[in-house]
Amino acid sequence: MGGGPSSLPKVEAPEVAAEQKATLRTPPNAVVIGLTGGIASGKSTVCQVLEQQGGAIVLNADHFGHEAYKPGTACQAELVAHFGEQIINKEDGTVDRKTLGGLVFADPKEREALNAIVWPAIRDLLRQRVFEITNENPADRTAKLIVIEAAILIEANWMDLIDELWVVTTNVDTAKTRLMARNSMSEEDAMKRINSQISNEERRAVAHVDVPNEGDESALKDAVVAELEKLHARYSRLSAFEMVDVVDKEDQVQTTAKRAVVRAFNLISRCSYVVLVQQTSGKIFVQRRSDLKDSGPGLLDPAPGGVLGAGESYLLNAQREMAEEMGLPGLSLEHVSALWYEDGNERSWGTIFCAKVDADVSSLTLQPSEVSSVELMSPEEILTADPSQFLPGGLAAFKLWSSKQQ
Ligand SMILES: CC(C)(COP(=O)(O)OP(=O)(O)OC[C@H]1O[C@@H](n2cnc3c(N)ncnc32)[C@H](O)[C@@H]1O)[C@@H](O)C(=O)NCCC(=O)NCCS
Ligand SMILES: Nc1ncnc2c1ncn2[C@@H]1O[C@H](COP(=O)(O)OP(=O)(O)OP(=O)(O)O)[C@@H](O)[C@H]1O
Repeated sequence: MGGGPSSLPKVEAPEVAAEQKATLRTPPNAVVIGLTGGIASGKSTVCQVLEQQGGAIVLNADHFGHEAYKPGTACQAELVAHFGEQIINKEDGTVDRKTLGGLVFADPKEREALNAIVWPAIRDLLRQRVFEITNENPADRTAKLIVIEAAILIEANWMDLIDELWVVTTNVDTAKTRLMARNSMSEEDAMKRINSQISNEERRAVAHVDVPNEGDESALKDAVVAELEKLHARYSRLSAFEMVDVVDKEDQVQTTAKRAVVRAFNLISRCSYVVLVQQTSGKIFVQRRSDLKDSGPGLLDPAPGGVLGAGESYLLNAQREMAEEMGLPGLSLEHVSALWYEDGNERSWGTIFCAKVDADVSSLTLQPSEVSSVELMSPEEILTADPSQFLPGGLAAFKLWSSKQQ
């Protein structure tokens, strides 16, 4: 990997209409990594590598926390109302964090009170900063890499601010020793802070990327550089920045995510399939996928469609794909069936539609980035041909449609 700022990711993010942008969970022209991990797990060390090797802009939630209760803020007034004047430094009116820390790490109720006041303010500041970074130069479409470093990201429920979550893990004894050394803290105080946070198991359960930090600092740096390379690869793929719906095994929407994340971590997406039948002959319009496609380039697809964008319905997606890829706008589509599809590379819920059209191959307008050609094949030809020529999901959808014809 090249190293040095801006070596990642050198990708042009897609242009997104203003009204659509407002509905997106994370910015369309940035990858936002949430970096979490217990106190003294090694987050700042990881951030240094992300900054120096990945050109990342790091937003440290601890610093935003300190900014949130600067003198004169509503947040500081709320803290004083709850904890009293004892938490204010007389000389400059700032919050005395040592005193406040002593109160809240000794008492979970007091910590909850502090969190309820400060976490929403930190969240607002983080959102505002991400907005500023991703909107400061509209002409610059190079994707930015932003890292939100926050020990309490999961507890504070900030998953919706990020595209993917990385967790740095180190065992409790090591964290305690490093914390005592770095902050000249007693063992008791170090354990109070560690015990005020969730466990590594709880963090790993929601994280996309695990960065173990049990070796020396150079092993940690190597591990981060390796993860940066993987990040670069997943966001260099076509349509990596498109925001799509993520569903569970019951086809209920869980969240939205960039396609890069869905593909890399095998999340469940939604897709449409359209079996397009030529009215006069009963033959099927079979797409030959463009060589530019990053899944199944050059393969035949007897039930083309697409992955549903965030908030899109199956029907609208199918109609949009037929308009864009085949030049067939406003098709009247008949619902055929739902389809669960799973292979080593993807998992998806799909809806199969069928349309009968009075068209010839020559009357179609193909989208070259998606489709290189279209040919007419009879259902029998498709079912008896070598299946390895076909896109597996499209073939599965076609077979299901075919099984429902008498
Ligand atoms: C408790 C306070 C006054 C202690 O200040 P201090 O300067 O000693 O610590 P600092 O702010 O640098 O935080 C150091 C670390 O302590 C841990 N920590 C801080 N606050 C909390 C919390 N509410 N719950 C659990 N861990 C916490 C985190 O690991 C953090 O990285 C301060 O951390 C604070 O105001 N916390 C509430 C806001 C918050 O959650 N900040 C952390 C964002 S990651
Ligand atoms: N693999 C390692 N080997 C030795 N020391 C390490 C290693 N990783 C981190 N450290 C040291 O341990 C301490 C804690 O690391 P770091 O400051 O990166 O943690 P952090 O997660 O950012 O902490 P905090 O939660 O307090 O912000 C630092 O002094 C750092 O230099």
